[in-house]
Amino acid sequence: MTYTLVLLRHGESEWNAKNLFTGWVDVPLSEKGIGEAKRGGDLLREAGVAPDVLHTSLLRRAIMTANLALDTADLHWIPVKRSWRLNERHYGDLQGKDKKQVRDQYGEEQFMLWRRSYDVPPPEIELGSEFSQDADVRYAGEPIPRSEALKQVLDRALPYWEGEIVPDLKAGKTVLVAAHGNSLRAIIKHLDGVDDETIAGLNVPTGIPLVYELDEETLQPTNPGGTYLDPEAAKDAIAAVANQGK
Ligand SMILES: O=C(O)[C@@H](CO)OP(=O)(O)O
Repeated sequence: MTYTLVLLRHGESEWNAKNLFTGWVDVPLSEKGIGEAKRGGDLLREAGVAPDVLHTSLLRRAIMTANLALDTADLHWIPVKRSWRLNERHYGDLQGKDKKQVRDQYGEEQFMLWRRSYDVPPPEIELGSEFSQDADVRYAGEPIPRSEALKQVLDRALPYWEGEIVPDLKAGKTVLVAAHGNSLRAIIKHLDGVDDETIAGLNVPTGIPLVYELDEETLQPTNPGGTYLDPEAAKDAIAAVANQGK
């Protein structure tokens, strides 16, 4: 027997469309992103994949994507749990900055180290600055970061994976995780055992459900890498994410 896990990156956000580093800044979906989220719901329904429970970050682009997708699939009523541990990677002082400008200013190598390396975090954000979340009540009492590399994202996502998501899977529930490019990369790294170098080249497209079947004993994927419900669209969208900032 296998357990079914669906990973869904939010639809395009207004800042994705503007090519800005976003991280924990709580921006809305763009019109295109709203369409992608609904299409994600169509794909779930057409594939006969019906989540029993939803896990999201605390950011509206993931929350709205899940709501729109589940509404489209007539599953708007399923229970939901949310956690900052599924938030996008905190992009530190890069939050709010234009990706192309950062690339032009610091060069391709530094840009890619900050953007995709496993363990080089961007410079820390100044507390109290425009795009800092230090005064945001939703994170009160939590050990919130001032910048994160993927490694720190994995470190804070894993306790949530083990403590909240795995128990739902082991109860036989089909689990939908609606989250972000980098928090999903962290989960994928863990699931597929991707090494620290290879993960740099892995990108997650917006709004296309990625379905994993996990062995009930080991929780290892029986379909390594998962299965995108629209593989053709995923291929193009992955290339678009990889090319951001160029
Ligand atoms: O800006 C961000 O928060 C992320 C995801 O949109 O961007 P990137 O793909 O560059 O990690």
